[in-house]
Amino acid sequence: MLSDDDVKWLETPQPGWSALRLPHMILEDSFVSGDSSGRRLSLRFFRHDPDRSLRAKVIFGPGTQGPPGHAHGGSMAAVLDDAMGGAAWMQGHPVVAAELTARFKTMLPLGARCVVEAWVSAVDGRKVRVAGRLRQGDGDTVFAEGEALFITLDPKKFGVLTSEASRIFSELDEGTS
Ligand SMILES: CCCCCCCCCCCCCCCC(=O)SCCNC(=O)CCNC(=O)[C@H](O)C(C)(C)COP(=O)(O)OP(=O)(O)OC[C@H]1O[C@@H](n2cnc3c(N)ncnc32)[C@H](O)[C@@H]1OP(=O)(O)O
Repeated sequence: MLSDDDVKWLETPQPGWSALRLPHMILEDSFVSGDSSGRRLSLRFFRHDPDRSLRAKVIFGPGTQGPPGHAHGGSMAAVLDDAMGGAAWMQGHPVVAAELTARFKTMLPLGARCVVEAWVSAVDGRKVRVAGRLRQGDGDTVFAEGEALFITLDPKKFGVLTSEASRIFSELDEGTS
């Protein structure tokens, strides 16, 4: 469903980005990243090295349709949720979402190449506030913005994921990924 050019675009980091090679156990059944058919959501995650925030490249396939020819708002909110959660995990906060706000600014044409930016905006004890933006990949049009409150879980209950996350990010720091 995706063209070779689309796949190449998805997998190519922009300057200052490092590719996050996420383990199969996270990706295979993920609601957001688990479809490899190209019909629904196609994503690749990156770290924005200068500030260690998260970037993702994403293409909304025909199976994400809401208004004819355009992405469903729930699919955009799900992408923002995942990216904002990922931004918190990337900074060492093992979290789940407690509250999420999405503002839909411009209708998103199916098949468009998009970039998601997500960053931790504040940490207060277990409360981690994260913001995000879903925009055109090669322009300034913003399709949606998000803000969310995530709550840190007991790392003991998520030991495997937490140690896997540390491994992934230390490999990025060593430049081996
Ligand atoms: C390997 C690494 C890869 C990295 C790169 C990967 C990229 C890909 C990763 C994808 C990453 C996941 C992204 C998906 C994120 C989801 O969508 S998670 C799924 C949706 N969320 C859920 O199912 C959560 C359901 N809710 C719960 O489980 C529980 O309510 C919670 C959130 C854990 C909180 O329960 P709790 O631990 O008992 O905490 P509790 O004592 O009630 O509250 C703690 C504090 O938070 C506050 N709070 C709790 N809930 C709320 C609320 N809704 N509103 C306001 N305040 C609240 C409380 O008031 C309290 O505040 P203080 O009194 O301390 O001031």
